[in-house]
Amino acid sequence: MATQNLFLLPGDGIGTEIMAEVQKLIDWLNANGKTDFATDTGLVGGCAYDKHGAAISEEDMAKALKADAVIFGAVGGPKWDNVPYEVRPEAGLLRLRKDLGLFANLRPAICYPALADASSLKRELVEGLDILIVRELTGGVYFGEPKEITDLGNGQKRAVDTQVYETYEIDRIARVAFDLAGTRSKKVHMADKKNVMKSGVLWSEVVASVAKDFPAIKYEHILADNAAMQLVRNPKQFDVMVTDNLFGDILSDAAAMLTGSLGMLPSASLGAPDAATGKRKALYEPVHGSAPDIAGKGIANPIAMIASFAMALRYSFNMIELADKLEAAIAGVLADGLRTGDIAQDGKKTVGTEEMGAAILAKLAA
Ligand SMILES: NC(=O)c1ccc[n+]([C@@H]2O[C@H](COP(=O)([O-])OP(=O)(O)OC[C@H]3O[C@@H](n4cnc5c(N)ncnc54)[C@H](O)[C@@H]3O)[C@@H](O)[C@H]2O)c1
Ligand SMILES: CC(C)[C@H](C(=O)O)[C@@H](O)C(=O)O
Ligand SMILES: [Mg+2]
Repeated sequence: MATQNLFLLPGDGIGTEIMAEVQKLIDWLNANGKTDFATDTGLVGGCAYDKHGAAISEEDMAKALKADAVIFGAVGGPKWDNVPYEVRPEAGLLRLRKDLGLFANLRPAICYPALADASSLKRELVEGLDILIVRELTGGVYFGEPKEITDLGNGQKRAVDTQVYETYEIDRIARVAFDLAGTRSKKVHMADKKNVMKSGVLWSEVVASVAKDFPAIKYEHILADNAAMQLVRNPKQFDVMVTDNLFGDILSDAAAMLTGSLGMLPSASLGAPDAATGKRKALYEPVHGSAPDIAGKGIANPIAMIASFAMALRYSFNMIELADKLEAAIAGVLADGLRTGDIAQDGKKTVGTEEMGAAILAKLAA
């Protein structure tokens, strides 16, 4: 078995607590001959700023670029609210996405059967829910220039963020969505605001043209505000939803609550396959943040992090059987009634991060 290099970036807040559970899984998989992962750990976010004055050091960026996959926890927190914008914790994550070329962000929102009653919606609306949000991750208003605040000198300031998309960026993310829809229930929605945004007009044109190359897939355009409403009204009408960087960020947090908690949603951020080797750069992270309100208490739900690691097994290492088993282990502990506080139903006993991680590992090992 060839050694695969994982670069772990736990980050801040609950990032370190949930990454510890992934580290235990990696140690067990290696010790039992299931994988041969070599791991290295770096700093990103506020902890990197405290040590290096930057949201990620050049040395750790180089390690991320070289790794077979990056496993990322979460960054940010009130401690760094007043650091300069360029070196705020989130800048480390954005730089990783941009410099690794991770344009395709897959955010599956799956409602595990045992959690249908933990959802923000009624059981019948979410039972069996399986939506895949495909978020464009390296373009749009996150990166467009100019991006600035100027002093107008009359006690007023002017802030500008710029939404920029070029045809190739929309085309390639749309193809990822249609390809994935081909392996699922063959339906793609694309959400934009073509009624007010020029970039939306281009998204509509390009995605409709890509759709013609996939005649077996049903394609529908939807305005992003309506998509948000439909997600909480009748989520099961969606299968794959492709959208831009900002709408994808917002719609995926909304989708998370359909599954029970933000602590349930994993993600994979993928680059284009290398022309020579076919390998993609990749980073795997939960959709949630550093959860400062519960950090340090040992009560964070590690499932989004562990399920992100399962996505790494699936997408970076083609270990499909192991990924399936790990996801089944998550479903299994939930079916057994184990709950962290965020997914607890009335009156049920809750467990902490370590206990949940250990139970998932025990199920995997059984
Ligand atoms: N990928 C990332 O690193 C990432 C993502 C989102 C937000 N952030 C950053 O995190 C910081 C806090 O942001 P926020 O509070 O808006 O969002 P958040 O996702 O950290 O937390 C939102 C709410 O969800 C809860 N929550 C989140 N993850 C949970 C888990 N695993 N288990 C149990 N409960 C969980 C939190 O306790 C909180 O009440 C900010 O600095 C933000 O920029 C980072
Ligand atoms: C932390 C922040 C930069 C990030 C984003 O906005 O993309 C987060 O909210 C996410 O969903 O990954
Ligand atoms: Mg977000």
